[in-house]
Amino acid sequence: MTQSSLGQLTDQKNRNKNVLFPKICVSLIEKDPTLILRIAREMAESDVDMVEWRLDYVVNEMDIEELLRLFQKIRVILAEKELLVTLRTHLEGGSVRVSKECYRQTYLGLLKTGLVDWLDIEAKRPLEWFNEVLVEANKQHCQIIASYHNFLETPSNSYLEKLVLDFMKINPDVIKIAVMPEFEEDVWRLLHWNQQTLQCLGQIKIIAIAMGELGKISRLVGGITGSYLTFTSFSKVSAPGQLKFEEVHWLFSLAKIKLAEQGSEDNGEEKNSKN
Ligand SMILES: O=C1C[C@@](O)(C(=O)O)C[C@@H](O)[C@@H]1O
Repeated sequence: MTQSSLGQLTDQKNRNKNVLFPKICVSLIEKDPTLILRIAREMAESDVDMVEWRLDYVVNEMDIEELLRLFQKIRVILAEKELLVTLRTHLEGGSVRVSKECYRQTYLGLLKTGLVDWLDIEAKRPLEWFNEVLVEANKQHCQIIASYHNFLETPSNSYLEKLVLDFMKINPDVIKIAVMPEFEEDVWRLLHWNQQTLQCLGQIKIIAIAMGELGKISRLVGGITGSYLTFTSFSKVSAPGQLKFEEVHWLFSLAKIKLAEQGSEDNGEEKNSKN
């Protein structure tokens, strides 16, 4: 894999950005406001790190004022959680077609509340879709995830590299790549690509997701190759191949305990052998 152009653009000081256990995110993907608030309360009481509110499930069901009121309620309920807001359009696997104006106005309205922690930008869209949004996000200290989805295949590494170079122009905090593997090798290639690319990206983090049945493993072990976040299902899946939040959380917790036990056993042995 060639990392030459990425390497030229950025310094190479980020050797150790691998996280082992990524943050866990769940998505709010209901249409009905009462149900949204009920599930948000359940999420608030759980151990999830981040909640993604998928606006594409509600954007055609209510006007902007109603949406903002609902957002304020969700924010209060999820005060202790990181909140990601995503308007996923049909071009990237979302459930609605939206106009540039709707995309811009919805995001600007939410950002101006000053209460959005993270915003998902479909960065392959023309810049005029989110130019102003980025300025406002910056003003409000909202972090940006530049995202790309491909539900058909896993593009070549050189395609992904070009994409990353392109996305870096908007200076995101995280670059998210969600692709569909056709073969097992696609999954391992994506994870390896994540690890290699991360070292060239300075402060920018990566989320690499292989979707579908074949890709499930990437949602569990992605942290080892540096994927920052894993998306899990809470009430329903928001993408193919998502594993249940409780199961992923349980597995991570168990692995953390086992690794800690192993660590103290190893230290004990080391001390004993020195005596
Ligand atoms: O972009 C992503 C990742 C995702 O597509 C997944 O594969 O888990 C799920 C979406 O809700 C989210 O916006």
